Amino acid sequence: MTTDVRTDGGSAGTTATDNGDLVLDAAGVTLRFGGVTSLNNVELRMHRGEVLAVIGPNGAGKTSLFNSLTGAYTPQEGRITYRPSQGGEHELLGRKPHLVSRLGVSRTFQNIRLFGALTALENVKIAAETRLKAGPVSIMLGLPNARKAERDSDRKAHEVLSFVGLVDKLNELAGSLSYGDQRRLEIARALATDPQVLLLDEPAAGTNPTEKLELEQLIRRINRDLGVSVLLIEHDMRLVMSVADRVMVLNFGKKIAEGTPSEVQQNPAVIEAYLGAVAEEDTAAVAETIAAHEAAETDADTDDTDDTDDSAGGSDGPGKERE
Ligand SMILES: Nc1ncnc2c1ncn2[C@@H]1O[C@H](COP(=O)(O)OP(=O)(O)OP(=O)(O)O)[C@@H](O)[C@H]1O
Repeated sequence: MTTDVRTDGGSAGTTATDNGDLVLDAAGVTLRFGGVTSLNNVELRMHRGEVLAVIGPNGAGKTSLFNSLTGAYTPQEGRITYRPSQGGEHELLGRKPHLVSRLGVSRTFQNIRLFGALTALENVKIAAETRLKAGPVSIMLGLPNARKAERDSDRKAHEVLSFVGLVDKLNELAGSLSYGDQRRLEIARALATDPQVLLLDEPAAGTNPTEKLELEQLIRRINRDLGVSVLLIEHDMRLVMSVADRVMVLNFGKKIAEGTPSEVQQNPAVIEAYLGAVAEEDTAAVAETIAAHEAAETDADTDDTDDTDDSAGGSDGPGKERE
């Protein structure tokens, strides 16, 4: 095991990256729903310009963490400090989602949340308008600043749709786009707010292998070309291991490990957490296989009863019981 992988949720051992420029710095984040503790004293230190992945089995607390960072949930304890590149500090804990977004922290959702009956362009323009200055009165009266705001949001929407590769589909209804395109449109919408931190919640879910590769390239370009720090929740380990600079691992609401992709892959606590999950999936898969096998045997038995040729049904030999 390499030395600088931390296997707890606290502030153990200083690592080379600990002193870097932190864009998000959360500590002691604890979120409870009745008797369920979905986040337990979680620490997150995200360096400006990095791609940080959050992984963990189902129910580990990944989406709860995203919801806490973006104002959808208010944890009972902890602090979440955001430091934009222009200086200053903002406490995000308890802040309303639209205000978090306005500060420069935007997100996509695990379940796509587009306006299906609006075009791709309209979906992105709505997001772009949230960062413009014109108020409802100047828009209603068609004042010059409102017309400028409209032109600006239009230009911004074209720009980001072109960046994500959807400019040729800007007049198509969001609901009629392929799943992969809808995922890209969600990313475009988040980019239209000019974020410094982009949170992607399972962006590869439901996409095909080609779309996954395109997504991988898009995440790299967002990070490298736009200089956006990316926080990524993803179950597709190939994607995570290929795009993430660092990975933090949650299990049962606690951070159990953090390090480079290759470091966490070898971490015994991570292997155990995932093997547990795999074992559960295996149980379901085995149950399905047994059910299918039994159904096939029932069919075969029915066929055997009708068969007059003794040799046809006798491969098990006389008197041998089927298992
Ligand atoms: N709004 C809520 N009300 C009650 N319990 C919640 C709520 N949101 C999350 N939880 C609970 O918190 C725990 C963590 O859930 P969360 O959705 O954050 O996990 P996850 O790691 O994102 O899972 P998945 O990979 O399946 O999306 C779960 O036990 C979940 O039932």
